Amino acid sequence: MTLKLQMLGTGGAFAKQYYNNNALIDDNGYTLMVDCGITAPMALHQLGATFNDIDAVLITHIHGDHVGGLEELAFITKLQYKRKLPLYIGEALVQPLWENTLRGGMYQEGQITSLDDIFDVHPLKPGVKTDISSGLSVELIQTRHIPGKSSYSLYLNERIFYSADMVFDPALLRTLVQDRGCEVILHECQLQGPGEVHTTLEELLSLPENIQERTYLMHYGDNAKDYIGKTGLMEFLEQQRIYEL
Ligand SMILES: Nc1ccn([C@@H]2O[C@@H]3COP(=O)(O)O[C@H]3[C@H]2O)c(=O)n1
Ligand SMILES: [Zn+2]
Ligand SMILES: [Zn+2]
Repeated sequence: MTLKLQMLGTGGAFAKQYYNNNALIDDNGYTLMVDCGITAPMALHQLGATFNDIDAVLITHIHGDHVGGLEELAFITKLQYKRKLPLYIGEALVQPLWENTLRGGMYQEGQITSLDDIFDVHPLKPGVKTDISSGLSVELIQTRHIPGKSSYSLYLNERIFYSADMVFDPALLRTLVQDRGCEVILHECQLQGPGEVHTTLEELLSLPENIQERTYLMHYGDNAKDYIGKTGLMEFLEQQRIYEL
């Protein structure tokens, strides 16, 4: 079952040449938005699409470049399209997403007093495969990003790994490729500096060739063009380009 991937943006949190690293995954016309950052509404508009073209949204963690556009998405779908989008999210993030991210701007006595008033919430347990549509399943894998904050990578259709934001975890990547049939790795990539909360290009270049050759890079800085030809067997994902996976 092939999926279509279109990155709304491929930039790191504070990139200015690229939109936030958020994705559209299409399963035969069913569209899942993975993360909805500050720039996601504009990136969607640039594609000539609206939130009404989205069938569900999945959140990997609650940094602004991954949830900063959710208030607009929620208000527009509720007030303009009279819809409650399905929201797929790690169960540990349900409460902090409402209390720490959306409540301030969205709370309205008697109208909007909980996440359930704006989304059809589907809490996900890590390690449990969940069918999102007829040809799209997701398994959350808890990965390390910011100490003390929950963050999840995705395993899609038991063959596509989507890192979201995470520090380098070569053992996980090896296990996915050697033991779980992982065919494609979509991996964040910090081009410079130590990998304190992200995975660096230097770390990814230390991976064996059989992993690099199936790895595509995303969530990168504005200077990505300086690294073309310097990413081993790995390629940069281009924002807005449609990939068949
Ligand atoms: N301990 C931290 C926490 C955050 N950050 C920066 O803030 C960004 C939040 O979005 P991100 O995409 O996870 O990238 C994080 C770091 O740039 C960081 O560099 N160190
Ligand atoms: Zn990020
Ligand atoms: Zn993050």
